[in-house]
Amino acid sequence: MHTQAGQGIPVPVTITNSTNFDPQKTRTPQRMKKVCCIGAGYVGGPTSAVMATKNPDVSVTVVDYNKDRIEAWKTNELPIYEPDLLDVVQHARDPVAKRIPNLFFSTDVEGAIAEADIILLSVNTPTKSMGHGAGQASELCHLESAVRRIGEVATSDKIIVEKSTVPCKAAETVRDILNATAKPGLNFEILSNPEFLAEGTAVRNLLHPDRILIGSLNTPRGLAAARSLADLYASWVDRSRIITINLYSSELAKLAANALLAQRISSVNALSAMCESLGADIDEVSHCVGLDQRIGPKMLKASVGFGGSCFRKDILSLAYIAESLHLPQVADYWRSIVGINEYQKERFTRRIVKCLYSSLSSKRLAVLGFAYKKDTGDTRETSAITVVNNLINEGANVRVYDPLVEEDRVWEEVLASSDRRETVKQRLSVWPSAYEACADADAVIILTEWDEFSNKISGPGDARGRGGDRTKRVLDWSRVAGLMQKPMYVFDGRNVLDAAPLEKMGFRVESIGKGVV
Ligand SMILES: NC(=O)c1ccc[n+]([C@@H]2O[C@H](COP(=O)([O-])OP(=O)(O)OC[C@H]3O[C@@H](n4cnc5c(N)ncnc54)[C@H](O)[C@@H]3O)[C@@H](O)[C@H]2O)c1
Ligand SMILES: O=c1ccn([C@@H]2O[C@H](COP(=O)(O)OP(=O)(O)O[C@H]3O[C@H](CO)[C@@H](O)[C@H](O)[C@H]3O)[C@@H](O)[C@H]2O)c(=O)[nH]1
Repeated sequence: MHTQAGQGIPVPVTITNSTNFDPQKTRTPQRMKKVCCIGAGYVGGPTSAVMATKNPDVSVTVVDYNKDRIEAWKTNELPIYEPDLLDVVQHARDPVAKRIPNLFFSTDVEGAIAEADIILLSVNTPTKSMGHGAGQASELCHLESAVRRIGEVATSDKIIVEKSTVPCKAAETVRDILNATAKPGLNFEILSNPEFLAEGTAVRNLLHPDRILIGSLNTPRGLAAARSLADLYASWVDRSRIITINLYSSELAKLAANALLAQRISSVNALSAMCESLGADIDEVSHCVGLDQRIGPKMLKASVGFGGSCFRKDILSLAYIAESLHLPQVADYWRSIVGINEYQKERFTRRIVKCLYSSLSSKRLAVLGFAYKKDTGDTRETSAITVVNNLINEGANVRVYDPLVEEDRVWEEVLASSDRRETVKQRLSVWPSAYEACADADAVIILTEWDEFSNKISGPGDARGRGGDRTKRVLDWSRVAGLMQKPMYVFDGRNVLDAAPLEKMGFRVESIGKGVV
């Protein structure tokens, strides 16, 4: 088996003779250059849209075997919510004036592969759920299937780009599959070009990236392929931000970046537990620490725990790689970041139980926010799944509201991670507004930092929460006060509230990392 670092013997690099590949050539003048992106998800869709918008002379086709997803990308009801994404998609997909369309969505995976000069692999790489490495290693079956398809279909040279987050040395797996499946005489150059966008800010991150990493083999063909991809990015990214490096450094740098970002959050969350016992304020501590230019202010916000499809899986993947390299102490170090994250969710639940007189039996709890962060409808690995299940297991009736997450999604997530499905069905409900969720509630629990819930932000939307952009509403906390049972507890899992004005209204506000002495 030839998958993860340290697990197999590296396969020798085979570069077959090419008849029509010219390493000096960075553009194809005769015809429009063609890019195919396999995977129309959170990475593939936005990345392709920005690439197409910024390269009107390049044709970009996004393919996926998920027909519903592809059909949605062709409409104005995109399958994912990202601020400003529709504008970018429309710019290249349905252009006006002299521009011709150069962004396409299709289920014809084979056709797009056959035509493409450059293929972006943007398929999902979740944590393995079964077999060797289950619960830790990355599942590469989607990547493998996409690469096999390339090998079977290709009749011309291709540059294959790993945009998916992959374990180190995955490029060797890709090369091995291509060597085994492709027609002789074709040349495939494999590049690592990890994506660093964060959901909710994807368009901004793609338009103004901190850096673009392009990892390649240090061979003439490898470097030429890297130049070819760099030219696409150079249409909108300053060349000084496009870093060409060793293939495996690039793969590892992606996992390392996520591990370091998550490590900051776990460090702050660990400190938040200390603050609660010491009477210190974690927001003040984070602010002071972040003023040190060597540390900086970002990713230091205490919370009920990080979620999202990436941090947990990428840290576990990194730890698994360390383990397979016989570095158990290193693996334990990385895993402890995930350990603190789990602890934070449990700790938050325990605090709720303690404040509500040590029993949640038949209490009504309004949960505001289910997405793993604001400005996305994504619920993958959201802390809300654990907290909601914990509250239900304590006997509470949980009433969820989120401005973007669909009701079905909440049900699927909570049921999928519960071993008491019948109890969930009796005790969970999902509501179309915060006010309905808060009716007769014994406590309000904020699990996502939506601006709507904050009393620090006066948003541009309708203050009563009617109509308009659902992400622009502002909650009227005095109205919430009129709806709730007494005493009125608010558990702020995101520290989005200014407690003083709410306490004047009679709320008891419990924030993460703030003085419980
Ligand atoms: N979501 C993020 O914010 C983010 C950011 C940076 C990197 N990443 C990484 O990018 C990769 C993709 O993440 P995502 O969130 O876009 O995933 P996603 O699940 O939203 O999208 C992946 C898509 O790939 C499709 N797919 C899988 N196998 C396929 C195949 N063989 N042929 C055609 N289509 C196929 C799936 O149907 C799905 O629509 C992952 O490796 C992830 O770790 C994600
Ligand atoms: O100070 C902070 C910052 C974030 N979070 C939480 O951490 C999680 C992840 O947030 P964020 O990193 O903003 O979003 P992601 O979309 O998961 O993006 C991360 O994961 C992506 C996938 O690999 C990478 O591309 C990005 O660079 C990386 O930031 C969310 O639950 C946040 O609420 C905190 O609790 N405190």
